[in-house]
Amino acid sequence: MANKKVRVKVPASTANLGPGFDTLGMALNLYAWIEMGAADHTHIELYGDQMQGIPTDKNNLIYEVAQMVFDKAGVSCPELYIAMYSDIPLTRGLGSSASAIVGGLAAANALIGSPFDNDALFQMATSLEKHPDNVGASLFGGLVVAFWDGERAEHIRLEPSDRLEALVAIPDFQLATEKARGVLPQQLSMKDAVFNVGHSSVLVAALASGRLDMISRAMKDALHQPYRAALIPGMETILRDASDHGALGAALSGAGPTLLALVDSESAGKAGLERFLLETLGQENISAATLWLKPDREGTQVITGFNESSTLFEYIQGEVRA
Ligand SMILES: Nc1ncnc2c1ncn2[C@@H]1O[C@H](COP(=O)(O)OP(=O)(O)O)[C@@H](O)[C@H]1O
Ligand SMILES: N[C@@H](CCOP(=O)(O)O)C(=O)O
Repeated sequence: MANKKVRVKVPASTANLGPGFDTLGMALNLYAWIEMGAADHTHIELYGDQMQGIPTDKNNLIYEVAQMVFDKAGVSCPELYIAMYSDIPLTRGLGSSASAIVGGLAAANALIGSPFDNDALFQMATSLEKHPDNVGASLFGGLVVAFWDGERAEHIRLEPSDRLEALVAIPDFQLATEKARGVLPQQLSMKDAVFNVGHSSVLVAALASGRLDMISRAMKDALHQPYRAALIPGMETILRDASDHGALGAALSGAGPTLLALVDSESAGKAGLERFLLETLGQENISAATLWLKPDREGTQVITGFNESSTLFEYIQGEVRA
């Protein structure tokens, strides 16, 4: 083992941004931290309100992805100490599974002296998650435009505008990505395909060039949101009217149920937008928590120079206070 104990910090992500289904993702400043070390017997500690139901044995996703890295590197490390603290809500469309996968891969790689570069980690993460949007954003930070052909994933990272902010409304129910993918059709009309290619292309160009004025018209989708709407009451109204309440545009975050509104930080009327989201969901008897977030620009960070005698929890408290 090249290192005794490693720590990584991984951002949450919002995928699709409307029309960019499975291809567009943005990292958000909401984080999970993972600590990993070799041990005599496997021992997994989970901290934070978001960790209920996550296995603490060798069935844990982070343990499994770490073993994948060791196998690929030809290293044996069957027993691991893993600690994780996360502020990323589970199964809500903010990329918790992608963060766990990317964080587990990055921590395991750092533990054995980083034989793999970020592109190799991206390939592994995409083949596990089966779409590159969340894992790309969590790994590289910023905005990531990507595709996966089943063998290789390619990506381009874009720097988000300084003025871009995100308001998320996180409903109080879970929606597994698998279930929200299960309602999608097997085939699309040529008209809808052309609609999405056009909107996604203009959205990426608008985000890349800082044309925030174009976002509301470009952030429209005919590929997944219409089919998922029945799973998230209130979503159609929010997507249709958020721009009238001060948003640049709105979308289902990932596979949902979280709703995302992009906002120009220089615009007024933020409280009105928040009220609109909560009231619209409230009319459907859905309570939700709102968070104002910024794009994360760093992606996954391997933390160096930390005091090994401090616990992960103590370290995070220090970081949040700093
Ligand atoms: N820290 C973690 N450790 C282990 N498994 C995790 C962790 N975070 C997420 N997962 C797994 O990912 C699932 C959620 O993934 P998914 O349905 O894609 O929703 P999300 O939008 O949050 O990524 C959880 O039910 C759990 O199985
Ligand atoms: N492109 C995927 C994104 C799923 O994101 P998640 O955060 O809900 O896991 C999809 O739309 O299915």
